[in-house]
Amino acid sequence: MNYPVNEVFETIQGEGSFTGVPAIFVRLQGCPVGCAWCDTQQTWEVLAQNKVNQADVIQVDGTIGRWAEHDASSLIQAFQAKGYTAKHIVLTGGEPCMYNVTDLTSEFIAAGYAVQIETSGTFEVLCHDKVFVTVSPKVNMKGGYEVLEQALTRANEIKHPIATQKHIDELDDLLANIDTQDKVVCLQPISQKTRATELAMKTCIARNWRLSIQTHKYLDID
Ligand SMILES: C[S@@+](CC[C@H](N)C(=O)[O-])C[C@H]1O[C@@H](n2cnc3c(N)ncnc32)[C@H](O)[C@@H]1O
Ligand SMILES: Nc1nc2[nH]cc(C(=O)O)c2c(=O)[nH]1
Ligand code: SF4
Ligand SMILES: [Mg+2]
Repeated sequence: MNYPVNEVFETIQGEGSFTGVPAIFVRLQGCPVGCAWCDTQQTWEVLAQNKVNQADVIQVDGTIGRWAEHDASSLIQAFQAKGYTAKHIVLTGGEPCMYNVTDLTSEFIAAGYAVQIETSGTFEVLCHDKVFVTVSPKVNMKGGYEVLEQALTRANEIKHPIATQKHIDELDDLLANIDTQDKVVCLQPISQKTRATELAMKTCIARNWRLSIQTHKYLDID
């Protein structure tokens, strides 16, 4: 199956439980959710006029909304051609779960990679059972509560973006019906804001949750 890919690059995972792990990022094009503070607004629209060749999205800056069709084998070939050594693939976007990524994730796993998905919980998560799923819930956004509940139940990690106490209250409401015993719960300050970071730290200590900061932004790497 083909998927629209905005960019592929090798870096260090900057967020969540795998912070510090060398990773190959595959960023899919397309997201209908529309978070005001989104880091990757260039991925929202899949426009026919922005379609490019497969090579044009490999290890190039994807900060414009161009995309190319790739499947698992063309991606794995590209990783090998570029000499990537990371064994951890992060499938992000855009919103990767707009697409059924069972094919893609199964082939990556069959090729020996560990796979993580970054998703907003606004679409049902359809992927291989061994994928580590990070849900960064987008409350009151597209998808509705039933879909979000499926995504949160599947999640290995719940990484909530926060700026104010209201966002923490929303997370409390979401977690009321979810068994989080085997899940990592973390708070991620939005856009490195000082007040958000202080609130996240204070709340993580009080609740024994984890802090996720976007370390790649502090390091100024991709
Ligand atoms: C760009 S999103 C793509 C994957 C998916 N659409 C999602 O929202 O999870 C990847 C991660 O970045 C987070 N994120 C996006 N913009 C951010 C910002 N300005 N500050 C902090 N986190 C942000 C999202 O919440 C998510 O955890
Ligand atoms: N280094 C690095 N870590 C990340 N973790 C999640 C990212 C994302 O955009 O989904 C991201 C990203 O863009 N870069
Ligand atoms: S769901 Fe993810 S990609 Fe989509 S707008 Fe929100 S943060 Fe950006
Ligand atoms: Mg980035």
